[in-house]
Amino acid sequence: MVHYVTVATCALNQWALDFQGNYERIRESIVQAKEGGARLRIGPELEIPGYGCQDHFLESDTTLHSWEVLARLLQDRSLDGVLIDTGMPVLHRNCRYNCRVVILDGKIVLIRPKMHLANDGNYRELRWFAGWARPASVEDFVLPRFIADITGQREVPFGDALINTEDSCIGIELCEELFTPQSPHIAMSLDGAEIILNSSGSHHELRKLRRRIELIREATLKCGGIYLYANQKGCDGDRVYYDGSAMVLANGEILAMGQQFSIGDVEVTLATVDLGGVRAFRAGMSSRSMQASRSEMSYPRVMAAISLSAQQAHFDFSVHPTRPMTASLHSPAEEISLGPACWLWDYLRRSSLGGFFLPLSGGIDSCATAVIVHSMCRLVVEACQRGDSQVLADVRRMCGEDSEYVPERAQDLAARIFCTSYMGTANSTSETRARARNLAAAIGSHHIDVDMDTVVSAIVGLFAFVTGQTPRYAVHGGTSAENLALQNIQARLRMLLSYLFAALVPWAMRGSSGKSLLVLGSANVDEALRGYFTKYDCSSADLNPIGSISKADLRGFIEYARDHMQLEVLGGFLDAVPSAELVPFSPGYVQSDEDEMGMTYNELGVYGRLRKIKKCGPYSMFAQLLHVWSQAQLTPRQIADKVKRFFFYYAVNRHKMTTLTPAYHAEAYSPDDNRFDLRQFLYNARWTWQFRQIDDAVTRLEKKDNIVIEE
Ligand SMILES: Nc1ncnc2c1ncn2[C@@H]1O[C@H](COP(=O)(O)OP(=O)(O)OC[C@H]2O[C@@H]([n+]3cccc(C(=O)O)c3)[C@H](O)[C@@H]2O)[C@@H](O)[C@H]1O
Ligand SMILES: Nc1ncnc2c1ncn2[C@@H]1O[C@H](COP(=O)(O)OP(=O)(O)OP(=O)(O)O)[C@@H](O)[C@H]1O
Ligand SMILES: NC(=O)CC[C@H](N)C(=O)O
Repeated sequence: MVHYVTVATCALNQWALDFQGNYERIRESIVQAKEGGARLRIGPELEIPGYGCQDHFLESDTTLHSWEVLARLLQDRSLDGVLIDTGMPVLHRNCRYNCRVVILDGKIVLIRPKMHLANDGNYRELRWFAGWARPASVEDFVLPRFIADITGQREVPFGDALINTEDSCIGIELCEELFTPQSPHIAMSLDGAEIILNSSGSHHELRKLRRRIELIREATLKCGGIYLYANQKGCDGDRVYYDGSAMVLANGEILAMGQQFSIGDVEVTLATVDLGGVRAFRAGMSSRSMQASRSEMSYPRVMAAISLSAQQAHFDFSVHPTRPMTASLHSPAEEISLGPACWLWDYLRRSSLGGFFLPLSGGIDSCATAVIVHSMCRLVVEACQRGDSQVLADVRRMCGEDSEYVPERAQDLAARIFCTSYMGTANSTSETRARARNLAAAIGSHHIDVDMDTVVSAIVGLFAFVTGQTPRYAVHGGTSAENLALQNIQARLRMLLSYLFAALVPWAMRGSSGKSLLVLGSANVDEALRGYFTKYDCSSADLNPIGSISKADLRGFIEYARDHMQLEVLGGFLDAVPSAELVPFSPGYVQSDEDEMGMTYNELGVYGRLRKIKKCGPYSMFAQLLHVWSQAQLTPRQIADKVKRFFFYYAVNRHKMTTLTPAYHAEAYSPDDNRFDLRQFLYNARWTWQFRQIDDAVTRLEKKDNIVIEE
């Protein structure tokens, strides 16, 4: 017997602590859900204060204001007729919990605290919340008086319960609970929950969406049932980007899926699902029925006086079930073009500044950053052309334009909000200068081509005047200290000039209406790991969209952009040898990144993954690479030398991570010191003990002793 129910799941662009904006987006999503015929609406995890409040969760204000927003939702009679699942922190018996609050027609049905908290990578939930440790049990929660006055309830159930509606049964699991081995949906579905709600605060990482889909598909294939996944979207004030992708699955099939990357504020994904299909699927699986009948987990049930399906005496042919679909997932190159672009847009509009300034070198890194800004302009123009009122309002405010202005092309918008600058010295080449100019012309940025030798000579001249010593480059007979200092002053002065230009170019062009720009930096993840950049140059921009993306992935992205964004000019960047162009030209010597680093970008990618993802120190990295690289005809000694060289440079340069430009988090091997990769920044770079173990192993391998290396 078919039994159709329309459900809504949301991706909302919440902003930590923006209670007013968050409330408006939540309300708008409920209105849209209702208009779409849904009687059940779920929103993202902690959607009332925003997921990323971090230590603000420790402040009682955050909980208080969350109750105040909930009060508004409870008082709003226009929201009646929808079972609303929203999220906020709740203090119960002096413990703070990360909760779902389920409300219906101005009353609270259930408060469900999160049980299994997310606490690795960027997540720190245990710092702010307790995990609810009583599965399948509820307690009375005494409501704050101003809420009790609105709902007429004094106490409401708090804990792990199922919700009975008039026609179905709903279970709730929160984000990380799906990722755990004993996910609550298993026991809940065995106990009869037909619809599982999952509200998430899950940020983007390249290729991560596949994992979410696999987990939900697996869950509903094994257990049967309907699964609603909601997620936050956008930049809520930090380095991560929440990548939406709200979805509805039933019995292992995807029925509906929202966008992973988009710049709108409110996205509601609707699906009409068949409860009858769930019952048939489950009852047809004998092994599941046997497990269900023996299941010892019996959940308390709370009643929500609503029928999710229309109460029809007869079958209604006008209701159409949502057909299964195939998810079309972005390639990593597309993810790079879209995720950081959306993040930059949110950050820019929320910062109230006028655009971006980028030092554009003609090399691949700053090129990738420029193309990401171009991608952002394309997304913004598309949204404007679609008539997205929020995006139009943001664009007009940012550009100082009137209410008629609608950008026609990405290049038109870039001309107003994106300034690039080639800052040449005597060491620059005409090739890089031309590449920068051509790229700027293709993407439409306002481009400034300057030479800054006078500034460099002024500073070096001052040093010579004070000390009586004039430093020389190595090719002119200088020491390596002189050589480095002369390079670093060029790099640092670029950053200094960038801040000056970012502050004043808009003023010079448009007078008092010109708002200053945010400075973009472009060090990639491999350079950061190796420390191959100048402290307080690339480390010190306002934002870095490519800071956790590897050189190899950036090249893939540039190839993709060349082919899909009609940017033929990018071919020249792919062919060029990466070079810093900080030393004078000398016959027979070309300054090349990989030569100077003593390792290739590909090798750095390998080290980065082993260090962070596989949790390898020097010894276990050596042991793992023995298996991999011996097939590439490298001897144990060569492998040992490579590993030791990497760990030496990593160690001496780790201090640079403390000042790293805040970067978009894209990869699980990011070395970002501030949030993701917590390590000391003063190391003994000799690694005496560790390297000795490696050397001993090499000696034994060379003697062909039958040794066992503990990995
Ligand atoms: N343990 C420690 N704890 C805290 N701070 C420490 C420190 N050791 C040095 N420092 C500080 O760090 C400074 C050294 O770092 P830094 O000034 O970056 O200088 P440094 O790392 O010596 O040189 C910059 C590196 O970046 C390379 N590079 C390549 C390509 C492009 C660019 C570019 O910029 O475009 C740069 C360049 O070839 C060189 O290898 C020291 O002078 C000292 O102030
Ligand atoms: N001539 C230049 N003009 C403007 N900015 C520059 C110039 N040279 C370097 N920069 C800035 O300094 C950053 C670091 O330089 P670096 O040489 O490491 O990177 P890149 O030139 O972008 O790429 P690649 O590493 O492929 O050469 C650049 O990304 C760019 O933002
Ligand atoms: N907020 C959460 O619980 C998120 C944790 C989960 N592992 C994710 O990355 O999606």
